[in-house]
Amino acid sequence: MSCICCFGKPATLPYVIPQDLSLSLTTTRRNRVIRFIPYKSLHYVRCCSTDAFVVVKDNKYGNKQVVSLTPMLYDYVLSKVREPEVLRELREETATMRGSQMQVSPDQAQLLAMLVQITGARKCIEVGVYTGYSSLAVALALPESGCLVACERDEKVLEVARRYFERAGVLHKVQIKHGLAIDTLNVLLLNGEAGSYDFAFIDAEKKMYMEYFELLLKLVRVGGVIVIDNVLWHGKVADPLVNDSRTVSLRNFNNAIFEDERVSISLVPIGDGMTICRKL
Ligand SMILES: C[S@@+](CC[C@H](N)C(=O)[O-])C[C@H]1O[C@@H](n2cnc3c(N)ncnc32)[C@H](O)[C@@H]1O
Repeated sequence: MSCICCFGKPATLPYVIPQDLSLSLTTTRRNRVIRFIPYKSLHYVRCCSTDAFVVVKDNKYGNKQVVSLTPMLYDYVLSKVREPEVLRELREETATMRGSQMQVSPDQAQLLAMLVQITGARKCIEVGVYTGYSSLAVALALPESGCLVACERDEKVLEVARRYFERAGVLHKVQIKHGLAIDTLNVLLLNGEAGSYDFAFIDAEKKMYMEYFELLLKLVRVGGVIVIDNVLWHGKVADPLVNDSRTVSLRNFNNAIFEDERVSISLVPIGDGMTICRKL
């Protein structure tokens, strides 16, 4: 069975273990450091042979079961992803490149494609293309007449993306915009394209998320969807002891979106965390 490390972004979130159990559990798990965060209202049990911790009783929110993804369970999830051949080839080529951990995971790409299909999207925008894995997943899901505006500042990675758009037969659906994403989004607005997009995906500079979001909210129609990646930021957003600038930016962004009455929201713990927003 293949290892999760082969699939890019981290699959597991930090384990949360009650303080009174921490001593007996600190030495578990093969060569991996587990950070224990005291959280007294939660009670956990270990799931038979799977290593997944399951919340069995939660004084604050009521009884429920929430499974943490383990490598074994994530392998299982990936075994149920229908990844098109051309996406698999792109993922494998990108795996040898610098920054390959930035690529969305196959299960995330499948969710993006599903959202494009559910919303019947025809006009999409992606902010942060890299070698094109998520863009290609979106372009493949679009109808023949559909269009994806793909914003990326790095010309070198765009060469790979363009090659795969061509190989997949979707290059005619993709408008590649080389440059700073903010500039591209402002030009689209100046061109009178406000309210004309159905779907947007944000996956570029984390400190700029609020600016991207504000511009995309203007570009997307009512009922349109904006998806934002990395909202859990390797679990750091939940840890009050972590206060580096990117973590703080993402935490502030998450707080702002939570309060934002212009959108309905759902934070999905897939990959590094994705928030799905629907413009009201
Ligand atoms: C996380 S990666 C995108 C990964 C991509 N969604 C995928 O699944 O392969 C972020 C990308 O955003 C690009 N980027 C960062 N800041 C940018 C900006 N201000 N304007 C345009 N692109 C930017 C980076 O060059 C990088 O390729």
